[in-house]
Amino acid sequence: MWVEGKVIERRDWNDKLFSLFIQADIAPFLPGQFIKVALPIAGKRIGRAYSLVNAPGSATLEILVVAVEQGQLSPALAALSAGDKLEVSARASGFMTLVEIPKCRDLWMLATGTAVGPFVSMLRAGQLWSQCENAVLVYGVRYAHDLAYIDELNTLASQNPSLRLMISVTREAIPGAFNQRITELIATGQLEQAAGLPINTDNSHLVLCGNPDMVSETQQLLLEKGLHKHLKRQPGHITVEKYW
Ligand SMILES: Cc1cc2nc3c(=O)[nH]c(=O)nc-3n(C[C@H](O)[C@H](O)[C@H](O)COP(=O)(O)OP(=O)(O)OC[C@H]3O[C@@H](n4cnc5c(N)ncnc54)[C@H](O)[C@@H]3O)c2cc1C
Repeated sequence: MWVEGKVIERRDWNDKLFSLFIQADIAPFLPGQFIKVALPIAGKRIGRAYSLVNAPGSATLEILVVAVEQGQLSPALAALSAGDKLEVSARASGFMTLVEIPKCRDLWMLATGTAVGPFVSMLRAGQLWSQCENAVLVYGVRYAHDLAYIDELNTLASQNPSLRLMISVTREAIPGAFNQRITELIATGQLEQAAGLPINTDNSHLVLCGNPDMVSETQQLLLEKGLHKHLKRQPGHITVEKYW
């Protein structure tokens, strides 16, 4: 079921990456879930999934979107401004939530690009601190200008020593960030070393979100380390959500 939504604000992070703030009356959701957003394009309703970035209870919904070249919906979303209407699913969906993720000592949140959004929602909501002792957010992008929400994340990490923020910028070298892909950082042990936390079956749960290659390759590396995919009927250490 769809409800009407209205864009009330947008924030541009670069010429392709933006956040939309949307007023829409949807059912309560859990941090980590996504809504579907749709626009009529050439006489058809084109809808796609977007993770919610806001914490539950906030007055407006917030999504982080990258305009994909030749994409059907995202360039049309990029053309919206305050006052424009769109359709929003009446309910959010998805199992990448703290309700589904088992309690653990160290929660690793690995995101590429716009997939940082659901983790920002979890951090804003704060309830992950009843779930784990340490949280590591690993945020991989191509260029420094792709780092949406970076000031807010740096502030959160500076206020809370239990949150470690690891940035990976693959196509340019910037101070304080890794210059390699997340998969390489895991394979070489650099992430564990930088976080001061080992990745193992006793202490770790890893949530992988975003680019399907990152998700598949990282999952394979973790399986080789002896970790298992988390299933309802068989608890494990790896939760995944692929964006395409
Ligand atoms: C559970 C889930 C949550 C998602 N959350 C978000 C989100 O928060 N923000 C967001 O921008 N997208 C998100 N996506 C992707 C989104 O649903 C659309 O696929 C994306 O906006 C492209 O739609 P389109 O119609 O413009 O492109 P299409 O014509 O459908 O083309 C799809 C192609 O676009 C590329 N692509 C899709 N998503 C991305 C992306 N995020 N970054 C880079 N390339 C991409 C891939 O090459 C893919 O094959 C999510 C997808 C899923 C399944």
